[in-house]
Amino acid sequence: MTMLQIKGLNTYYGESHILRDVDMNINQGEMVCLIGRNGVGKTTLLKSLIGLLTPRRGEIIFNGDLVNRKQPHQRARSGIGYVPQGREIIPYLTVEENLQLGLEALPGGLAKHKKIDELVYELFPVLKQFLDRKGGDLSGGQQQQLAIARALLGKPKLLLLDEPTEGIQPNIVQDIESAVKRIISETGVGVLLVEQHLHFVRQADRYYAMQRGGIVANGPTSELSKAVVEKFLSV
Ligand SMILES: Nc1ncnc2c1ncn2[C@@H]1O[C@H](COP(=O)(O)OP(=O)(O)OP(=O)(O)O)[C@@H](O)[C@H]1O
Repeated sequence: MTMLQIKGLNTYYGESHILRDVDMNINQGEMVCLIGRNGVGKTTLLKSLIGLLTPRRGEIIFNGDLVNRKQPHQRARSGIGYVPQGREIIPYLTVEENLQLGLEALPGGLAKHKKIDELVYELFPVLKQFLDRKGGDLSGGQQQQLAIARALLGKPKLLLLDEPTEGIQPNIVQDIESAVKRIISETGVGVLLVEQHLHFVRQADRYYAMQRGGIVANGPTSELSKAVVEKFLSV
């Protein structure tokens, strides 16, 4: 079943035309990867999906509803979860308080929901160990795990991950990759992943390649050729 349908999407920063006629589909439980060099518009697409940017033309249909005009908090509560590039952990809040922020995305928000789902501690045991530590005192890899856990607590149906392995030690990259796969198999969430690590890209079912704000290639990752990889991945 198609969960997300993007049709003819065009997004601008002022008069700079960034996204050009983007079409994309993501099915329930599917992992889709968006690849492309720096500055082609990948983050702009994710921000358009969550409502931080308003597309000038085109449609974003999520679970049958046109969401173009919905506010970011409405999209979060309808099931679009987001892990931003750079993680955006609140440094002066504890790990537990950062996790609680994720509960805000649930209908009724923090007022109605207090319980942290044990799944996040199973996925990322280090978070349970460091519950009272300040977010800013965690390593980059631990902050990334916290950011994914926080998004997961909003019980998303679609999880958008913007370069989750950027600037992270190789041993933690593997942990994050395994956690994302486990999240998909245990919760049935669909994932749109922006990623540069080829090994992680290959874990996705399908890929879309972006160049100058447009989708220029797509297909199953099993058919990702060396030429495509060299053209669209910078590492
Ligand atoms: N706030 C902004 N105002 C104006 N232009 C912007 C703004 N943010 C990004 N851009 C421009 O939009 C284009 C697309 O940027 P975007 O961040 O979406 O690229 P990206 O593919 O995610 O790259 P990266 O991997 O470097 O994050 C770039 O040319 C960038 O300079």
